[in-house]
Amino acid sequence: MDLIEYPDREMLAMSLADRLASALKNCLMVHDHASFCVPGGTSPGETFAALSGVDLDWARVHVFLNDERWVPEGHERSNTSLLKRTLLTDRAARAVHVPLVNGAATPEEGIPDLSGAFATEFPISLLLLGMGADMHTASLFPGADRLAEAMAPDAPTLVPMRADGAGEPRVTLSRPALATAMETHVLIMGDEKRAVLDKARTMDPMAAPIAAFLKDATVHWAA
Ligand SMILES: O=C(O)[C@H](O)[C@@H](O)[C@H](O)[C@H](O)COP(=O)(O)O
Repeated sequence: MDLIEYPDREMLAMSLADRLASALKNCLMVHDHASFCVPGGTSPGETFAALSGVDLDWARVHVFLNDERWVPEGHERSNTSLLKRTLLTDRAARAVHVPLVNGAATPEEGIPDLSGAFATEFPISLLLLGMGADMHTASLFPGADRLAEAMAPDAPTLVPMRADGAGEPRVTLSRPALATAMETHVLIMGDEKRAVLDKARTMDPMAAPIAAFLKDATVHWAA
C-alpha cells in the first residue's frame, strides 16, 4: 500500500483528479474504452468537480458507482444523483454512465436487469474507493447480511446488501468484481479515518472489508 498525505483537502482533490485523468488518458491510448468505478458518499465531491473539467475523450469513459443505496434517483441519499451533479457534468457529461439502480422495488428484483450492462466493464480500468469509519468500502459492511457471499471468489458482479449501519437496502459490486481493477486508489479524509485505516490494514477482510483492497492500492489522505 502507498499512502500519500496532502497538506489540505484542496491539494488532495487537485492532485488526485490529475492522477485519475492521466490514468484514464493512458488507458484510452490502448483500449477502446475505459471502465471507471467510483464511490458515492461525500468525500470525492471536490475531486470529481476538478476531474469533470478535464479535457479527455469522455465519450469513451464508462463510469459506474462502487455501490448504490436502493432509493429512486433524485432522493437525497441517491449516489447516482450525487454522481450526476459532481462528476457527470461539464466535459465529463459526455461519459457513458452504467446505472446501478432501477425502478424495481428491491435490489433483488432490480439486479437481473442491471447486470447485463456490466459484461463489457471488466477488468475495471480504474477504481476509486471510499471508506466508512466502520471499515466498510463500497457497500461491503462488516456484519452485513450477504457479506460472505459478496466476498467469495465466485461472487456475482452485483450483490444486494443490508446492514445495520447502511440505512436503506444497497446494491454493491462484489469483492472479486472490484478486485479486477488494474489500478486502485482509496480516498479518505480526517484523522479518525486515518487511524481506522491503519488498524484495518492487518485485519481480516470479513471484519474490515477495506483490507481486501489495500495491498496494491494508493491511499490519498488529508486532514
Ligand atoms: O454509498 C456509500 O456510502 C459509499 O459508496 C461508501 O462506500 C462511501 O464511500 C463511504 O461510506 C465513505 O463515505 P463518505 O465519503 O461520505 O465518508
